[in-house]
Amino acid sequence: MEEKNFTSVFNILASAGDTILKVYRSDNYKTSLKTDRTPVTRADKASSKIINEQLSKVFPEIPILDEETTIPDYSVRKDWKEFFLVDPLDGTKEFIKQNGEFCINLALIEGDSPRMGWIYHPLSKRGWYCKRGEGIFEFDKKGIVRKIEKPGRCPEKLRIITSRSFFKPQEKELIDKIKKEYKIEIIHRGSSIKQIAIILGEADMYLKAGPCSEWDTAPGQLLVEEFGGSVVRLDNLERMKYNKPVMKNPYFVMQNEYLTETRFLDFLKKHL
Ligand SMILES: Nc1ncnc2c1ncn2[C@@H]1O[C@H](COP(=O)(O)O)[C@@H](OP(=O)(O)O)[C@H]1O
Ligand SMILES: [Mg+2]
Repeated sequence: MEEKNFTSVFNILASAGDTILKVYRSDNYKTSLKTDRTPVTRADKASSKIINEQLSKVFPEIPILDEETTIPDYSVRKDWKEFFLVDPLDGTKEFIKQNGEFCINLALIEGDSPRMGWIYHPLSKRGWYCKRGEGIFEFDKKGIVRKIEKPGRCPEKLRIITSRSFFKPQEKELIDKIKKEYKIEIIHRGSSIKQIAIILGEADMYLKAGPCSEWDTAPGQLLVEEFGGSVVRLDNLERMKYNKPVMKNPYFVMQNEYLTETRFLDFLKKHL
């Protein structure tokens, strides 16, 4: 992909973000429940339409897989070398609650890993972009604003970030074990704002022991890994992978570089 094409992605996300905001400020969300009992609104659908139409115009050769459109069967997508993975509105529950904690997630998946990723926060009109190995950049609709620096370590406590709307028994169980060895703080946030909090140095670890899908974590995993962190499944502590036969994520933890490097992973191994 050429440099000019990256700029169009920033534009596409900003345009989808503005459309989401128009719905956010209206009094008509047209909310319904999907088969997995999670909500969807006309903002999810409008954002999906813009992203699909515009991405396919700029990158006609790259397949797009989107939370709100039909997921192609594994027999088709297993042969894709790369594809765009889209969550056109991540944090729909937070959108409905009007607390601003919603994002657009976009990743370019190559094989079983995200190679490029974009997370856009419509309300602040800020986004974060990464191409693996090249650092993390903040962007707006015109493109890259600045490269961001890896945050320092928080010396006095372990800040655990989890969902605002879903707090699962297994998460509480693990947090109770961590509490015995570490001084902790718990932060609740919706959507990929959790992964952004890690790369901005506002949280050290994101714990999810509940259902979510590949599009909820793909760009966030890339960003966390880019700053030396790790994203591992809770069942075997192996790295979380993408384009699986079923696109659900296993229960997982994402942690920053400092936790990855220390005895924390050994601690998890012992207690899981
Ligand atoms: N029962 C369920 N099945 C599948 N995904 C679920 C789910 N409950 C929550 N999620 C996922 O969790 C995401 C929100 O997580 P969080 O609360 O941590 O931000 C939702 O993203 P969407 O808002 O894109 O649907 C949704 O995909
Ligand atoms: Mg969504």
